[in-house]
Amino acid sequence: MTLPLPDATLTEAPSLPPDQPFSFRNARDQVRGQVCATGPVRPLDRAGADTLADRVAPFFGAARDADDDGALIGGALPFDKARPDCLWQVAGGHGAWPGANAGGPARSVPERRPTRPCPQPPATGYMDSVARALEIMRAERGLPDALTKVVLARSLLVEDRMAFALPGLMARLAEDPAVTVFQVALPQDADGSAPRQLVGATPELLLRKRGDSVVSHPLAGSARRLDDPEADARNANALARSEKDRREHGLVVEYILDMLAPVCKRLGTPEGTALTTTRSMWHIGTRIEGRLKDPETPAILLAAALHPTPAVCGLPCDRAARLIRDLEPVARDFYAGAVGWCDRRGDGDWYVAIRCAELCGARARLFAGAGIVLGSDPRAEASETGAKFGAFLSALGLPPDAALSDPSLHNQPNG
Ligand SMILES: C=C(O[C@@H]1C=C(C(=O)O)C=C[C@H]1O)C(=O)O
Repeated sequence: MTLPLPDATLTEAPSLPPDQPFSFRNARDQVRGQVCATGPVRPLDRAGADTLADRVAPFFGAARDADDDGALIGGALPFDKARPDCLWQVAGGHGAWPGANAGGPARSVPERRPTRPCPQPPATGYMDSVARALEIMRAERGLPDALTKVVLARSLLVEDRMAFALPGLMARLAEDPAVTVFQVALPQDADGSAPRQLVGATPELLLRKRGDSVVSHPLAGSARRLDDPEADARNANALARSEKDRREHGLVVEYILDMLAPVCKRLGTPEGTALTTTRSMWHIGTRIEGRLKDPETPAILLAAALHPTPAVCGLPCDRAARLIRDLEPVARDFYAGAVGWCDRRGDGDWYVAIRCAELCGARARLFAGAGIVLGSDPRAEASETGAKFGAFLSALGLPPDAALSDPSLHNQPNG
């Protein structure tokens, strides 16, 4: 059973707005690839996605009066859309990049190394959950409303002696040009503990909107990158040919196309499906492009409608979400939610909040998940999640394979 999250009213921040409510950096986007909130900052009332349109309406209403003044709304939507989001209204997006003042040429090597990460659940517990999900899928095969995919995650707790330094961490995450590095200030716990931040380096675009153009680039189906170029290429080829991974990917693309179809006058996948890569992972990806019927629809509402896609939840969505709640021992909170920003015209970028951690002082809780479909192997899925921790672990100064050294991942394949 998932540990319940504290009541939202108890965690509501009584404190001042943070200096740096959110920032995003994507090295490949030359136009709006760096958006760093700049003040004054106002928190939006926190509530679930069902009231989001009403809560953001005054922000967009002011657009007509202010004639596009550069103000932004940005932050994080939680994995569970019924739970309160964390959004900030700010004056603009041209603030300072938090990673810029990390200093020093050797950014890849942090000054100190934290302790070994503690897996929650351990790899064996994760494999048991995958096996349980597969049992359900096998029992329901062919039935209406059968569970066809569920994305199961596990977490690593990393503790240090002193609070993690955000600038160095973000600078190291940004060394991979294939990802979007982000930081969102989360509401502070009522007990006055250190401020919480969601920090990560996501490879996955949930939704980009510019005028009437929308783009989504779902990823699903993954393999670990390897140092040896031949072995790395073999891994990539095996992924590209894997029927299980292509099926797992197809479910996500179909879902997003179905969700966008009613709001688009044109929609398609002009580039088809292809392998994409970060420094640590191969993924199967499909770029989806559309033209909106109503170009005024704000990116934040489109992103909230799309989320959670089967890249992070499963199918059918509500059944998968329930199973995630039952099988994952640590509540996701903002992991596998959506992070992004939106301007007064409704343009904006929203990303899937993966390859990330919640930082609170000297504690970092990392999350990684993998899509489970019929044909998945519990040990392989545990290894895949282990590999997905790699980029964040090295940015913390830990070996990237620290979550792969669990002995249970190296036994004979289990059935
Ligand atoms: C859930 C995560 O990643 C998602 C799951 C993937 C998969 O199952 O292959 C691939 C990319 C992401 O959509 C994660 O990194 O935590």
